[in-house]
Amino acid sequence: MLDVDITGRVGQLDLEARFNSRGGVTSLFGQSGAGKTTLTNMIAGLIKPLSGHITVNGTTLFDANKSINLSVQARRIGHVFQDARLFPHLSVASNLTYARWAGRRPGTRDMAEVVDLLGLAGLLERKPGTLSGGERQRVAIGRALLSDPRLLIMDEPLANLDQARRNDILPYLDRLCVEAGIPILYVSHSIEEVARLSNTLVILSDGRTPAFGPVADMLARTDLGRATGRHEASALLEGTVTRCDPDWGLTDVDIGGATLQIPDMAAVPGDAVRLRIRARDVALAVKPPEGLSIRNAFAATIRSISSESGPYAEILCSVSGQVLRARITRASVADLDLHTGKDVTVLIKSVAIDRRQRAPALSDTATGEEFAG
Ligand SMILES: Nc1ncnc2c1ncn2[C@@H]1O[C@H](COP(=O)(O)OP(=O)(O)OP(=O)(O)O)[C@@H](O)[C@H]1O
Repeated sequence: MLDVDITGRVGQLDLEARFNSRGGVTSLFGQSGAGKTTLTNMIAGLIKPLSGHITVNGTTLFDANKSINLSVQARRIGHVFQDARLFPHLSVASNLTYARWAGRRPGTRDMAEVVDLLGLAGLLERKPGTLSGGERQRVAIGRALLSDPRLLIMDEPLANLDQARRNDILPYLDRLCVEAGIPILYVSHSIEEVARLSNTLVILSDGRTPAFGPVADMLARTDLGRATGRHEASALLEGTVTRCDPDWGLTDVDIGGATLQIPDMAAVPGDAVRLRIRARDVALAVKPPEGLSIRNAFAATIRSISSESGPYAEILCSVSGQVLRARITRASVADLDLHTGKDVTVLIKSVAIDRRQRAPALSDTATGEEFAG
């Protein structure tokens, strides 16, 4: 449980942040300069807020009214930065155990468990200079976990990595987010990472938190387009793998009544998966089409149509109890006489599905309460 309600000022930035989540992974998402690092520095105890409180799992780290302001050490927050900040002269093994030498409390977490979780077994004797950027970040995350943190803050841990290295490390983050057993505050300006990893999404914009809530609900909100980025507008579908067909290289995912077919998905039957589907990759038809190459076509009902003045309209559809988002031209909305409540067929190009997604263990972690910004 993470409960933050603070104000503060750094340079020209007035910060006013209010959000809470029930644990799991809470992502702090915002453009460059929005105040993400300033906010995490306040939570970590590096900058003192002017007012308010910060509570993690029932422990008050800061409360202006009660004059509580725990030191950085007493807060027990593991911090992973963009650059791994490892000790270059120490081996990976020594970097991992550094927190213990430095007189921090002995971790309750077993070293072997962390080595396994982050795939570090083959790296233990090497020095940081011989590791790839992704490997260094995995060691930094391991070191933070072994310091027995109450909260793990990850401040854009993939920002300095190229796409290939990001793809290497993301499966480890998937596992970490599901298995770490401690709350994680994940800072990012990549909606792809946020959609993949988080339970709760907090939007930070100009030092304010205009909205927060379960990640699927937040991505479905068309009023947050400016903050979350229209081009990347998407929706999340949660499902379970039911079948893998090696002959055609297709995986069936049941999303609660309907089945999506996804190519080359690294999953086995029974796996819980999270699929991010971009609004621009979804088309609508007013009757079931025939003779199409698109394999994923489902019955859906229109829930809402945004009224924008540009050429495009954002449409939310209910599919098997979940929400899908489509971005089509306003001209098509008029031509097809689309309106709220109308039954349609949604068409999703199979190849458009982001196939490495895995669902974190918690699916509903925020209280859902929001503040107008
Ligand atoms: N110590 C400081 N003195 C003056 N201004 C500061 C200070 N720290 C941050 N700022 C300003 O506050 C704003 C928010 O900075 P911050 O680093 O928190 O943003 P961010 O969202 O983390 O950005 P990025 O994604 O680029 O790292 C910026 O305009 C920055 O210049």
